[in-house]
Amino acid sequence: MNAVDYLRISLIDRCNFRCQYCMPEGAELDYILRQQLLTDAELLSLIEEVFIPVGFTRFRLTGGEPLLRPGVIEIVRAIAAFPQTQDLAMTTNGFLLAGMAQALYDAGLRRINISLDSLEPDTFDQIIGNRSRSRWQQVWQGIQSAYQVGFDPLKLNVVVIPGVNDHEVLDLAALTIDRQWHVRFIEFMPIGNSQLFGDRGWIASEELRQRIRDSFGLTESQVRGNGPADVFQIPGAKGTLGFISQMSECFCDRCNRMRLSADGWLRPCLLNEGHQIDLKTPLRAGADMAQLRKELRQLLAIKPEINFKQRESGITGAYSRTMSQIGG
Ligand SMILES: Nc1nc2c(ncn2[C@@H]2O[C@H](COP(=O)(O)OP(=O)(O)OP(=O)(O)O)[C@@H](O)[C@H]2O)c(=O)[nH]1
Ligand SMILES: C[S@@+](CC[C@H](N)C(=O)[O-])C[C@H]1O[C@@H](n2cnc3c(N)ncnc32)[C@H](O)[C@@H]1O
Ligand code: SF4
Ligand code: SF4
Repeated sequence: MNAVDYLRISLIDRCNFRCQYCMPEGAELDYILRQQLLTDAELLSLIEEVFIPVGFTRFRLTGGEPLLRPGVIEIVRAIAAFPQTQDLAMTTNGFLLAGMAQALYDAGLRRINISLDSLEPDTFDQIIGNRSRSRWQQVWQGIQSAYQVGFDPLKLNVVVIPGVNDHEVLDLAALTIDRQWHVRFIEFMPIGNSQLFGDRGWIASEELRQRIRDSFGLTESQVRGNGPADVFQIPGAKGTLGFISQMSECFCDRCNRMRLSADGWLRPCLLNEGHQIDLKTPLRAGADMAQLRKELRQLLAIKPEINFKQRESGITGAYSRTMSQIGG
């Protein structure tokens, strides 16, 4: 059985983008009320007194957009300072990154994954639901800043949507030839916008790999990470290519993670809504941390049975929380 030692922490459910596949315009989202958000102190004591003692050592900050969380730099500093922290990373849309990259690095963040679905400003704006001045340039600047500051590995996440950005796969892959970046293609999942998913569907990673193989060649490779990506490389390239294939392949047997939402719900599996536990309510009621550790250990013991198994019957899309609320 895989060690489960990786916690994805959603810092906030709000976002400054409205990506079509995640928070489509017009979707009614119930944002978490401020008083329902875990405070910094609550989050840090859950990490220090519940998750770390039970064996968690790898943490990823996500959202919504984690850079919108007030005090995010201090949260990074505090988690990085726990002696047991072996890896601390963030997933961000990069829009606010240029002005924050240095401070995040100085606070102890070392790894960053940035979403970039297109190299074409118009397509990018269409995907992120932006109708005003293009936001592409500012995100690109954020990526450059992160690279200059020294984030390593620096990964770019691309959700591939047929007919929207799949024509850019070769151009995005080519970014890795002379840059030490790691571009990952993610199969579109029907969480968040099942209508777009129904209209467009998804493209299997192997098909993308074949396109890339035909143009550039492709060999197996490696890059540091804790996630489900299969890693390849264009021969001679400085960076790598990752493929996250939740629709076409099953990586649940190597699942090593749980998720904590911004309002304190612990979710043992992204694609199975069952068995979530509310940590905030007992924490606020003054529960003994030993009791919360016991509940977490019990959840870990049954996680293999909770891990997603309905792949053969398809991922339904009938989820009550969107990716922005879960953290991806
Ligand atoms: N089905 C499934 N998809 C996941 C899981 N974790 C991550 N993903 C997918 O992978 C995407 C990218 O994840 P990231 O936030 O960049 O993190 P990661 O790939 O785990 O990170 P690394 O540690 O850098 O490998 C997510 O948005 C999801 O689409 C998971 O546990 N299950
Ligand atoms: C929910 S976002 C949160 C972090 C940050 N706002 C960002 O976009 O990087 C985390 C990841 O989930 C991915 N994601 C969101 N909705 C998805 C979907 N329906 N299918 C596959 N990946 C999705 C995004 O592309 C992003 O890489
Ligand atoms: S994918 Fe990230 S940037 Fe896009 S809407 Fe969702 S949370 Fe925001
Ligand atoms: S779908 Fe669930 S079991 Fe599978 S890798 Fe993701 S979180 Fe783990």
